[in-house]
Amino acid sequence: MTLVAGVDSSTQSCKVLLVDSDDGTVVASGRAGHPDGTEVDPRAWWDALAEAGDGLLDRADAVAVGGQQHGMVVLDDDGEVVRPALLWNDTRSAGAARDLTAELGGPAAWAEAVGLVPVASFTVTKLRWLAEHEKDNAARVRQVMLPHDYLTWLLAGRPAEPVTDRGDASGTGYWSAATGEYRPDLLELGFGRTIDVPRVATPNEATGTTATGAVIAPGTGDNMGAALGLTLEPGDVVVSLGTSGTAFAVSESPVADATGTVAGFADATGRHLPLVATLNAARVLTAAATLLGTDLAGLDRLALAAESGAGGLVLLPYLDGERTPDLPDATGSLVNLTRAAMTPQNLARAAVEGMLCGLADGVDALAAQGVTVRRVLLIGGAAKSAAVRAVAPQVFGVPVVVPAPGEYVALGAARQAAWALSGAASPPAWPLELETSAEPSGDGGSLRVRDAYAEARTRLHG
Ligand SMILES: Nc1ncnc2c1ncn2[C@@H]1O[C@H](COP(=O)(O)OP(=O)(O)O)[C@@H](O)[C@H]1O
Ligand SMILES: O=C(CO)[C@@H](O)[C@H](O)COP(=O)(O)O
Repeated sequence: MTLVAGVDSSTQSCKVLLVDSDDGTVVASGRAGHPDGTEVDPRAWWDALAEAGDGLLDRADAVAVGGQQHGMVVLDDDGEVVRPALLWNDTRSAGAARDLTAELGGPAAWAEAVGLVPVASFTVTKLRWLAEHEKDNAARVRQVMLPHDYLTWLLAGRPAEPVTDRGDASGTGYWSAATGEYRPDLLELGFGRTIDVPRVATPNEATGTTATGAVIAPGTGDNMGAALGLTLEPGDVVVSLGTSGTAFAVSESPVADATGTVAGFADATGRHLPLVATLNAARVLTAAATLLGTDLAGLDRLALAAESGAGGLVLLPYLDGERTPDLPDATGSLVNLTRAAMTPQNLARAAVEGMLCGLADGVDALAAQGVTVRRVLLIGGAAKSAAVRAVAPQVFGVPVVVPAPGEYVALGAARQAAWALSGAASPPAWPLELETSAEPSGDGGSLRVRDAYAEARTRLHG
């Protein structure tokens, strides 16, 4: 049996899968937590990878790392970390995003140049923030990497030429998925001077070897990793409910959405990955459970005991600010409180419905860019929630499929590792097992919930 390892270094934790490269069967797994917060010392991710991969990585013939997108890892001349990485959900660079958008001539110019319009998540805005606010640190920066690039570089023993891949490069704001090339002019616009960036490897390239001799594949961003792990078909839209909420699909052609709602990312196979991201997903449920003095299972029970529509209550779940819609300084709101509606059951239901309505708006935005939406595949930590599974078909209005429980980002990374090891033209065909499938009820409940959410959002945020 040939074993390959896939890593998901995501916001809250590092997960490692050891997988049979013939059929994708997971033979062993490990997990370790990441520090909380929106700026994190990248060396903590390396420690977490060592802990999660202990006894696994050394058994693999190939390895790849999937990682949270966009995080700014800045290194000095000696390859040492200059300051803690600013993560995708750190909103301090919102002003920089506005400035950069204006400086290039507006949103359409950015969408045309790199397939996305700057918001605080994207790396180029974090570089601008650093250049403006920490001049001493900025002066020491020799190169910038993404979280998965940094871990891949350390696995390879810090080679002179670090690598990244199309998928993660497409979330920087200085690499174009449409042309497949860096835009050094935009990197310089962001940071004020040129710095080194990793080489973009081909999707199935063997880029190096680990200390134990395993082949290292390019790795990718976590959403691209999930797309690879799920073997998507036309009409499939993935909704991932982790720390972030994301909605995405694989497409043959690049997307340039001048509204900035859909980011025109690349995928990990040479195609494209139009994606909408929200800052508030699984943690909305943990926060609601805490507020109600219960745990996630208790929140599920409460939400399932309420009627669809939560008695009119609507939660706009912008607890950590928001990226889609672009409201970095927003806070959450609970609206339409009446004495009759104000029950723990309705509040739990409103949390689930509010989180999902934000993602349903994202699915609509994908459709507006030409993505066919036949079914939604629900993944990420909060896809385990019984209430989420029950409410999702009503909110999305299309069949919702939940794949068998698994770490699909790490599985996609393992699939990429197997692909690089095989040298084949396409990734190995691994079967996808589904756990549940549910149809929308068709009684108009979806429209009522979505309309109430849209009305509250427009009333409060325009
Ligand atoms: N049964 C559940 N119901 C709701 N949320 C859950 C459940 N199990 C896990 N989660 C949440 O999933 C999140 C972790 O999901 P994950 O996809 O691993 O996140 P990330 O990739 O952002 O680190 C945590 O916030 C956790 O509370
Ligand atoms: O910013 C994005 C996508 O553009 C996020 O999806 C990050 O990639 C983090 O993902 P999770 O850790 O929440 O899975």
